Amino acid sequence: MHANYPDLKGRSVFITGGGSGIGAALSSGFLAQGARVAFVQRSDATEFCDEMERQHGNRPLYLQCDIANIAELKGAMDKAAESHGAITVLVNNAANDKRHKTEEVDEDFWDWAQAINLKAYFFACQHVIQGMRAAGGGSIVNFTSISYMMGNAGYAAYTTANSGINGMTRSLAREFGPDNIRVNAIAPGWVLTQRQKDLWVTPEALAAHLDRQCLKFELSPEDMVDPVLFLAAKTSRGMTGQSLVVDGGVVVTG
Ligand SMILES: NC(=O)C1=CN([C@@H]2O[C@H](COP(=O)(O)OP(=O)(O)OC[C@H]3O[C@@H](n4cnc5c(N)ncnc54)[C@H](O)[C@@H]3O)[C@@H](O)[C@H]2O)C=CC1
Ligand SMILES: O=C(O)C(=O)C[C@H](O)C(=O)CO
Repeated sequence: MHANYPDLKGRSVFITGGGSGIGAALSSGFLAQGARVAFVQRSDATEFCDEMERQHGNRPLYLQCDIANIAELKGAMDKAAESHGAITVLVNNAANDKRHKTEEVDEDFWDWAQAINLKAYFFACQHVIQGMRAAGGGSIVNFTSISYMMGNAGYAAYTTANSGINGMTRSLAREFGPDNIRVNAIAPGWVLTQRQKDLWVTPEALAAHLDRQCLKFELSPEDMVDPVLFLAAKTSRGMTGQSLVVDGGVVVTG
């Protein structure tokens, strides 16, 4: 059960990667507010949309798209705006935290990682500005991660992008503040999505992580929903250029 934000009702919301993991919880959270939600991902999301319609009586618009292809991404955003009106909430959520050894990274892998984890974020922000300005303002929420603050090894291409997202967020907040466009980031801790469980969670790694968390419960995608709704809604109208950390209070040492 989430807080109610009346100004989100009817808003045109665009979410990257909105059909699984944290993104699916966000789509559901915005639909429950009565927002008009469009989302992109690569794989088919018909079943998810059916389920959302059953749950909320509000069907999201699914647009198949690889965000690494900027022309495709812009095309999907245009379709969302045609169906729902100018996008006034953009959530840059899709990412890929594929693990890798630094010595094995070649230029193709580096470019792939930055294309998904950073380049798509910038161009989605760029593409939404004109419509938000014409609508009198908007809110952009960029997902980053505490990964780079923890100084974790094993995914330097990803942590580089996460760090870059914060710099980008602050610069865009400054540039578009006069247009009443707010740009904030959200930095989750370890959120136990099915993908994390399948790929990276081991009992030892989880125990070590929980040891570093002040709060001793495992974060779930649902824990990200209210912070994002808050950043999207007028409740946070005085807040821009910030990175909201939602990590259960991880103590960063070293
Ligand atoms: N799960 C976690 O522990 C943490 C997640 N985050 C951040 O939260 C956000 C969401 O993460 P999760 O839900 O865990 O990820 P996920 O991998 O479970 O879901 C990502 C979504 O993005 C979509 N996606 C990935 N690559 C795409 C592409 N090239 N084109 C279109 N769609 C694509 C996927 O289909 C999926 O719907 C990401 O920005 C991630 O960096 C940050 C810290 C921790
Ligand atoms: O994908 C991420 O970002 C994370 O999973 C960040 C986590 O806090 C993590 O990597 C814990 O080891």
